[in-house]
Amino acid sequence: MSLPSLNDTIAAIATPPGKGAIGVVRLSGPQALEVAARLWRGADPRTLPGGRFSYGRVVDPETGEVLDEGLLLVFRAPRSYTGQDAVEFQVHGSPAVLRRVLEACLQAGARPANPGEYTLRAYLNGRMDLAQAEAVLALIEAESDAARRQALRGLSRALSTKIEALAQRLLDLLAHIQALLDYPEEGVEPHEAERVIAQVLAEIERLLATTAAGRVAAHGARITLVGAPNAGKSSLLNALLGYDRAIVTDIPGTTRDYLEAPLEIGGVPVIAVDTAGVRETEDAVERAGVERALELAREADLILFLADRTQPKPTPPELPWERTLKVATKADLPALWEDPEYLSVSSKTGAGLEALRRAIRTRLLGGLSEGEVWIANERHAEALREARAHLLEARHAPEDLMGLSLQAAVEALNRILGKDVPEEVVDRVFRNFCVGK
Ligand SMILES: Nc1nc2c(c(=O)[nH]1)N(C=O)[C@@H](CNc1ccc(C(=O)N[C@@H](CCC(=O)O)C(=O)O)cc1)CN2
Ligand SMILES: Nc1nc2c(ncn2[C@@H]2O[C@H](COP(=O)(O)OP(=O)(O)OP(=O)(O)O)[C@@H](O)[C@H]2O)c(=O)[nH]1
Ligand SMILES: [Mg+2]
Repeated sequence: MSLPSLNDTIAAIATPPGKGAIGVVRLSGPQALEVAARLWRGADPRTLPGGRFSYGRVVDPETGEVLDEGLLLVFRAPRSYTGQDAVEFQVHGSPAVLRRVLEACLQAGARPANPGEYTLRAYLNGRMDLAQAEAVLALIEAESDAARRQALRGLSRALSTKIEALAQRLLDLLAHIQALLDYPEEGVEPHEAERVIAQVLAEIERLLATTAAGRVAAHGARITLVGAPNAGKSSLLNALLGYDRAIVTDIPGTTRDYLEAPLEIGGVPVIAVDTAGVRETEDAVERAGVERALELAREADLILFLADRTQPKPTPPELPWERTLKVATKADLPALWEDPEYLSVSSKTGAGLEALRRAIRTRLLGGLSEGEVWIANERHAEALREARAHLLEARHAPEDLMGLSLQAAVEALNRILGKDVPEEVVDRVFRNFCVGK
């Protein structure tokens, strides 16, 4: 495996497949302006300044046939996304047009770009670090506002800056230790090393503590509704969705199989799962449904345990309570019991639903505050865990060995930024990109 050359001029359709108002074909590489000149009838891209548009026509470089009219945009190295000379053809968003414009670029001397190759070039040219490149991918994949916000923070180097600062503190400590080894008469300060390591460890722990919430914000969560028959699970699912997805009747045991519905709660993408009411039963089908409900509860990121306030307070089934929110239903009717641990809601009037949404969001995202850096990427979490292990080693090592552990911790942190990473790691990151990005 080896990374592709930066010297080829690459071409790709940058807009998604299908019809759209506008479609973009782009070129990047040392020959981008020359290649563009062969298929452009308008202002000469070779003499246009960077950042300037030209209105004109794209032609087949061999026959001169007009393929479309559109705009051409010139970027001059290093002031472009990739850091190379680059050209965009902004044409009509028609698959037939885009295919021909791409073919014209290839005829004129470009080669087709590999998936992620534009962003790979940006990375290899030092326009962004590896964590930023991953943030570009996360941004394109973002399907919720929480995911978008988190990716944008990565793109603006919020994580990168933090990691750099941690690595720098360890490097300063390393230099200090080295100086003490070389000039022992200068006097040793053993507490200094301990203090710095403890502080960096605390920061790493804090970042690692955000991984569960970070993953939920980026990829969404599964929320399973469980409770006795007639507790109001299906009604609550419908109320959260805003339409009647599940069947609701006053007959206990209405829901037999489980049912999933996607929705967004407080900016977090969620799959809500309605299940069969949990009770002892002789009915084989119902029993299978009950078993499945408990299984789905165990797999869920969050469980809503529903209890009907108009009925005697139920004995709850065995549930992982640290992942469970207790909900008292039918708040519009007179209650037989009260319990401050339960959130009261009415699916009929909507009372309490907003508070429930907020509680769900808080539970899923933990105490994460808006401006904070979260870890949603498993590669980053892995590197942080490795850095932590080396720092724990360093803490109890004699000074001569401490240096080695600190060095290893710095290397683990740097890997997040893509410094000194093996090619297959880079390759694995960019393999997930689409063509044209
Ligand atoms: N038409 C178009 N829209 C796009 C992109 C693109 O490539 N083309 N992008 C691609 O993903 C994103 C924007 N990212 C970009 C990042 C840097 C530069 C760039 O040319 N930077 C230069 C010049 C900056 C300036 O003129 O101030 C630089 O940083 O030096 C362009 C796009 C989203 N929108
Ligand atoms: N007044 C009132 N009635 C409700 C409310 N929520 C549910 N109900 C009624 O309670 C009964 C049972 O509701 P469902 O949503 O089907 O209960 P379930 O928990 O899904 O029941 P199973 O599917 O049998 O396990 C229905 O008659 C609903 O109309 C509520 O907030 N207020
Ligand atoms: Mg039901």
